[in-house]
Amino acid sequence: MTSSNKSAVDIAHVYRGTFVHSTDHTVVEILEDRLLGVDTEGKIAFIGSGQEVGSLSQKWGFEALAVTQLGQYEFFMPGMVDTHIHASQYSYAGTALDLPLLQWLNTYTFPVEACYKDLAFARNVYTHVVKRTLRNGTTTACYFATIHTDASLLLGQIANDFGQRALVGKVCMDTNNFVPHYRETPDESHDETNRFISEMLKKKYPLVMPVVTPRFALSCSAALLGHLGEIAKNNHLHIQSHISETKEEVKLVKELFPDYDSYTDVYHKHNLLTDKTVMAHGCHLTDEELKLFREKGASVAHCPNSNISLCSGMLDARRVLNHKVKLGLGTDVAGGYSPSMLDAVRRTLDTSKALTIQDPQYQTLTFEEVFRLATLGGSQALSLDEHTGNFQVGKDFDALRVNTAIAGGPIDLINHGEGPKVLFSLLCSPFPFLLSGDDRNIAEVYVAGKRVVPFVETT
Ligand SMILES: Nc1nc2[nH]cnc2c(=O)[nH]1
Ligand SMILES: [Zn+2]
Repeated sequence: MTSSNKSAVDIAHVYRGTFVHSTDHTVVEILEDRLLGVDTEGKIAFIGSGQEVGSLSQKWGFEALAVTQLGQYEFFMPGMVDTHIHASQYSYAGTALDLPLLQWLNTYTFPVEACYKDLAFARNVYTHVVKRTLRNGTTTACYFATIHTDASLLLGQIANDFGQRALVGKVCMDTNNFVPHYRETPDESHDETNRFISEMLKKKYPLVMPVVTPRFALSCSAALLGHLGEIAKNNHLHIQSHISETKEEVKLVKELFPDYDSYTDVYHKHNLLTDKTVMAHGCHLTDEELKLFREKGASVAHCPNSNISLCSGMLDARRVLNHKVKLGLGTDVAGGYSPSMLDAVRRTLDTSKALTIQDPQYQTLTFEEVFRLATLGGSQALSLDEHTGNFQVGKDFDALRVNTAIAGGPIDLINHGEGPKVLFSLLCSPFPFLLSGDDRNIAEVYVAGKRVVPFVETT
């Protein structure tokens, strides 16, 4: 930024205004009139008071005049983390939610996923899903692709090209009696997973990583689960799958794997339950299973839109938190009809309130807790919290510049005059955005310090 830099690191950008984030100790911290500096590597170099702009500019070697000043109704919040989304199902999001899970998979999902053999089709859908999620504030996404290695690699390339932080999984499944052309043999699945991982790692993408992805126990033989556990262990990789989404699924897993203590034990005995594992749903997990999650450091992706849309169940998020199991939020497109994490926030609150209606003693999740789940909680669930999740010095600057009062947007900021002052101060907080806002309020999105929204149009 200037040649008179006095610190060891070079500062690329400095922002002044309100920053809202969660920490390990505070569910939501609203930091007013702060100055945040981002270095040339995209990391947060410092956070100080806006009043100290003079001394900070000398210490860090930036021009005070080059500071980007946020407007009165603007704030930065951490980018949101979608811990579970099927990129391949984006093509039919918002349709076909009239069947329970297993019939839904056989009738709609597997036939659609089979289309990703066609790379042109894959490129089109994957470009749309990466752009749509980024525009809606998802700076980190944990994606399921399909069984097709080349199309899954393409998803990684597209996420990298648009600057999204992503875990990308080539789906593994060797059992499928309904759509037999959409499955692999255990050897194919093993070999193609190895090819997927080595090709992806060869690319050296800074923000995109492979994740070992057994679809779920009903789609995988014990032999395949064993292969995948081995691959994840040998390469220290992330793992994602589904667990205990519906009661019918739990019952079938019990029948298929009678020698295991539980559904969780099936994954555990195949080395698939680690501190880099994220399991979607978990609506019907027992306390014993949650204890095993906690012991292994595995996490749950709460996907409330999908759970309600497919009538799968209602996750008791409070119980998961009480077990000290890491918890993030997921859209689970297309079981969930919305690709927006703002929707996941709202459906999480709705589910918690529905549980409260059933039991008035229930400890409803607060706004603040759900904000944390969508940001820091998600980064912890994906074991990426060293890099992202909040505005801690040393982490990457993954952020949304939110303008609550954007012209033509969905929120009207109305002063109540003599009405309760607290209401107006709440209107200027992140909460109207979380509940009533949409992508029009997200003026800019940053991942690792780079502005990725608005998109740079290339013609
Ligand atoms: N919601 C959902 N659950 C699954 N369980 C196994 N596969 C899937 C899937 O694609 N979506
Ligand atoms: Zn899913």
